[in-house]
Amino acid sequence: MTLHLKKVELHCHLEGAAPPELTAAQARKYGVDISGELRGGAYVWHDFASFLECYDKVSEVYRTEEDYARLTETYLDELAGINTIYSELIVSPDHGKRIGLGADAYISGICEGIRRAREKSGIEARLIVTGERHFGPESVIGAAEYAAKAGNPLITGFNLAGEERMGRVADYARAFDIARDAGLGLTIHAGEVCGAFSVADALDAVHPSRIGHGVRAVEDVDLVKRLADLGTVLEVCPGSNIALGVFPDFASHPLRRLKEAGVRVTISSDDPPFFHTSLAREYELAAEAFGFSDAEIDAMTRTAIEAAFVDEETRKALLARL
Ligand SMILES: Nc1ncnc2[nH]cnc12
Ligand SMILES: [Zn+2]
Repeated sequence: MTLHLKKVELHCHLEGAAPPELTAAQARKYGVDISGELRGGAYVWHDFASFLECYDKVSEVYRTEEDYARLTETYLDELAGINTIYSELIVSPDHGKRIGLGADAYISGICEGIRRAREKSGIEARLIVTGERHFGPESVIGAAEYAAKAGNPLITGFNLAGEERMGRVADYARAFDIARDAGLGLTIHAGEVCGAFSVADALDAVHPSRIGHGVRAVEDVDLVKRLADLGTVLEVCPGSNIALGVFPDFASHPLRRLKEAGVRVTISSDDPPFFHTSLAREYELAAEAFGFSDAEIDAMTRTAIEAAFVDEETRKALLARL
C-alpha cells in the first residue's frame, strides 16, 4: 500500500485529468454531442493520434472561467486526498483561445481552482504552459510569448506536447529561447511516441532540465548515460505508456532499468482517466509492478521536488513536508 506515502506530480495535463462524469455534465450543459469521445463512462480513442483528437474535443466542453476553476479544484482535491503535497499542471492557453474564452480568463479560472484547493488542503500547485506541436510552430511561439509576458507567479514552466511525430524539436527552439529568457523552467515531451533520437534532439536543441516521458531513451545506451551524466529528470508515466502501447506490459517497461542506470526518474499520471489510471495507481504500480520499496518511492518523490519549477523557499518547505 502506498496511500500513506507523500506524493508529488510533475506531469499531468489539466484537461487530461477531466473526470468523465464532469465532462458528461459539461457536454449536457452546453448541448454538445460527446458520444463519439465518451461512452459508458470512458473516453474513447484507439491510438495516439485519436487520443489527441479525443483530448481536444473533450477540452471544448470546458468553456468558462468557472468551468476551469471547478476542473482544477476537482483534480487537486483528488490529489490532496491521496497525500499529494505538490502538483504541476500542464495547461494550454491555446485551448482557452480556441473555445473563445481567451488565454487570460482560462489561466485566471485555473488559478482560482488552485486557490480554492490550497485553502482546503494546503496542496501547492504551479502551471506549466505548453505549446502543442500539432497546432504548429507559430502557435507554440505564441504560447511561449504568453507564458513569458503573463507575469503570473503560478506560471513557472514551459513545455511542448502534442503530436511528437510532427516536425523536429529544432523547429520549436525559438519558443524555448523565449521561455528560458523569461526564467521559466523547461521540459519537453520526447521519447514517448518517437524513439531515442527524439530525446537526443530535445537535449541538443533545448537543454531542458526535465523531459516528459523520455522512456524510449532506453533504446540507446549512450543516450541513457548522457541523461544520467546530465542529471536530466524524466517525468515517467508508466500507465500512460502501457495504455498507448509504447511498451506491451509493465514487465517490459524501462522505469527500473533507467533508474538503475543512474537516470533521475519521477512518477506521474499524464492524462489519468484517458489512460484508466490515477496518481494513486501510479504509486501503487511503482510498488507492485516495479517492486520499489517505500524508501525508493520516497527518493523518487524527493527527486520530483528537487526538479520542481518552484522558488527555493517553496522547495525547502516541500522537502520539509516530505
Ligand atoms: N501523453 C501526451 N503526449 C503528448 N501530448 C499530450 N497531450 C496530452 N497528453 C499528451
Ligand atoms: Zn504528457
